[in-house]
Amino acid sequence: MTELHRFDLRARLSDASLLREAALVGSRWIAASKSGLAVTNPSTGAVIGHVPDLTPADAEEAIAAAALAQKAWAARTAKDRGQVLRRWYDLMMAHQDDLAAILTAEQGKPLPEAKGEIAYGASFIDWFAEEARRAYGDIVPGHAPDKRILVLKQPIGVVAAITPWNFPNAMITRKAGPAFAAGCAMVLKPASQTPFSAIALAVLAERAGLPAGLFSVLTGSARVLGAVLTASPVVRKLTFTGSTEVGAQLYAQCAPTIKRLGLELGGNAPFIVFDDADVDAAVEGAIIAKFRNNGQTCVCANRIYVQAGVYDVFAEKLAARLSTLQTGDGFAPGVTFGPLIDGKAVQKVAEHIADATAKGASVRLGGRPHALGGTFWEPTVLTGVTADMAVAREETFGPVAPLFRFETEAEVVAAANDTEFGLASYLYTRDLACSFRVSEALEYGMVGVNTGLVSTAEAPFGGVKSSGLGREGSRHGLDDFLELKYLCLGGIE
Ligand SMILES: NC(=O)C1=CN([C@@H]2O[C@H](COP(=O)(O)OP(=O)(O)OC[C@H]3O[C@@H](n4cnc5c(N)ncnc54)[C@H](OP(=O)(O)O)[C@@H]3O)[C@@H](O)[C@H]2O)C=CC1
Ligand SMILES: O=C(O)CCCC(=O)O
Repeated sequence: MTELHRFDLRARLSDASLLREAALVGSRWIAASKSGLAVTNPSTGAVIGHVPDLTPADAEEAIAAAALAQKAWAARTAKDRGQVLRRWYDLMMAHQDDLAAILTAEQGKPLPEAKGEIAYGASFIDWFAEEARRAYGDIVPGHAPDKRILVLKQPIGVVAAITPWNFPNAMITRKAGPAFAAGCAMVLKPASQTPFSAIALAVLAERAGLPAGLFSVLTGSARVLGAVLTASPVVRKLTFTGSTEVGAQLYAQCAPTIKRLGLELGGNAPFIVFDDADVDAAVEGAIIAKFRNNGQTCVCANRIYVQAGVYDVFAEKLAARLSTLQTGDGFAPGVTFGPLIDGKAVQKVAEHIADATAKGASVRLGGRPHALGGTFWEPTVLTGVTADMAVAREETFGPVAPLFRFETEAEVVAAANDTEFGLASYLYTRDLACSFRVSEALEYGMVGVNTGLVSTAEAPFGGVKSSGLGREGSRHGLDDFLELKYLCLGGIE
């Protein structure tokens, strides 16, 4: 790659030191060599910079440093830990524009959406800075006259985190916030496509006063580093966000050392629009639920079920509204949809559309690569979609809205639940009884009723079935990084 194909991100930053071509191993920054791993801008293919290709020995060093730092960190008061987190949050917000520019450069999402992700990501640090002080235990009436039962909550210890490219900031903070609040240490392996957002977070964590060794950011082969993190008996928990396939593999790798697991995996979210819904609100909700991050989120609506009475009007309004929104480079003003992350993602989108149309679906909007070329794809609406098509079973992870027609509540609930996944689901109706009945019947960890966005630091994010284990965010998110210890006190006469 010549200098002509380099993307000068530093020139866009107010604080260029946030773009660091190095990984953090314990307290040691390891700079990328010339043979380091290149990170590219998905909008242009241009190289942004390089990160080091670390070895298993580096990963072992990070784990050892984490174990050492964790003990002292856990011994500090929760208030003290919360204050460090609060300083980290303040720094993230003070550098929101720079963090967003780094994120857009390596991930592709439009700059305003990237700024939104930084605020969303920072909100987990803010939330858990406060929750640190609320890791309450219990005093339980004893089971014998001379006995008392105390239940303490203590940090799990060293945690390994593996995170994806679709939310390069927020998927880290949603794990690091509760881990550090609880008194744990974290060794992070971010996605290879988006390491600079993770590294910038580590730079700010140092400035906030997070102790040396408590937070490492490893770059390099996921397979090699992942093997060390999962095999280590010192690592007591693995928290992962990514594909179900890799999640299942990591689950198996963690079995010999019996680790706690937090898994945020794939989804196949149903988005149900009943005849009595506010159709305009449902269209706006669908645009958020389906097209946020250009369709590349695990909570993205994957199957849009519309009742027969409003099917045609919904399809028409959705296509009309989408055709007013612009696709392009995330740094260009006025852009709503960026590129897809890579060629593999484009191939999956193309295959899903080809499969659906071969089986009888019609393209109402888009359906082809965008004229900009590269990995840009036109926002697509498919009508006449049926259960035998690949879009009904697999997560598309792209800007394709397949519209299924349904007649009855029972039929749509059965169709919505007919999947191995169970992460997010959505429904639009004005009928309160229907909204309760359907919410209760949906086999999902999250239900959005008359809203297309359920994610927030205050709520427990997570899924059932093949969508994963555990919850992130909310007070429950802190518990996922704590162990219960029961003390039986005898001789109390
Ligand atoms: N639930 C979600 O939020 C996400 C779901 N997905 C789904 O997964 C599909 C594939 O996306 P992809 O990025 O490949 O997702 P992956 O699950 O492959 O990647 C997620 C993270 O896991 C790491 N990883 C990959 N393989 C291993 C391994 N053997 N051991 C340890 N870590 C590993 C990756 O590292 P590296 O980047 O270095 O390979 C990355 O950090 C998407 O199309 C989408 O359907 C993808 C991302 C997020
Ligand atoms: O796609 C993901 O991995 C997480 C979804 C982002 C969110 O809504 O928190």
